[in-house]
Amino acid sequence: MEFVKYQGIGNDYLVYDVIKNKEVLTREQIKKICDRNFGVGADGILAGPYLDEEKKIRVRVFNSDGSEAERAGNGIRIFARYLKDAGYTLSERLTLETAGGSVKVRFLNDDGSRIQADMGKMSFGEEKTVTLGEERYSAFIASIGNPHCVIPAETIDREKVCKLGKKIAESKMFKNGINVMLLQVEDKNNLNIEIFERGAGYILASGTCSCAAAAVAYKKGWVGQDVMVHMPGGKLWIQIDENWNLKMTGSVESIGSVKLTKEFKKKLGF
Ligand SMILES: N[C@H](CCC[C@H](N)C(=O)O)C(=O)O
Repeated sequence: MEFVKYQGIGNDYLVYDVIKNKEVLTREQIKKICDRNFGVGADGILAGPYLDEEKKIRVRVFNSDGSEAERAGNGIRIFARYLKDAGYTLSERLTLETAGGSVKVRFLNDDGSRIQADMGKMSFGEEKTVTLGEERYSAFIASIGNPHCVIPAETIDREKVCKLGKKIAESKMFKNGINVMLLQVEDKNNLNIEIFERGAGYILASGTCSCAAAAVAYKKGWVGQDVMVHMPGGKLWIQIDENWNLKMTGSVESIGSVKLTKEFKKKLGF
């Protein structure tokens, strides 16, 4: 059983090639594999390629707690890079199917280290209010296949986003859970975010969270349609068109292959 590890601006995933590996992974096994101390360690697992009757390529996105997400932005870019590296595709462009819809991907350079994903249309929910101690925050809900809670704040940091993220997760305000981020506007073209992801907790970067933050800031008139989103792991370039379709561009880097030992496979129950 083998995985290939990549990271997109510090958001790391294990690719599980379902054609080369026969075992089907359970939620519990995914959680154990993603554990950073007792397992391989990753923000999640990308399983595919699943080829459907129309030869479309599907990928399934799993968070490190084993839950399945409708889609991922860095995750999709990483999986496309894997398909290129593994020789499944020679083309500059491809379309990937996810539970949250299709994503068009384009390699911007020969080695596939810079990838653009056309993430589709952002939709918006109603504004909510969240509190943390004495502080009250407005929270803006946005979805691009998966749900996001964008909380603008003067100052943003890991501690605050983790406290808010945990409180929102425990409050059951959102029955399917939600990705939470703090948003700090730098200027008309630059945003900073800190992220507490559904199913993964605090992470260094997130593609879909970058899209949600940029779209909310644009809708509020705080930034233009061309935004650089800065995160602890790096930056993603987000472009928003007049129909709220978003493109995301950024780097993807390979790390290496990981072959599980018999001992760890036994621990997983294989
Ligand atoms: N945790 C997210 C999925 C991963 C999103 C992020 N890592 C990305 O690559 O965009 C969710 O449950 O909706």
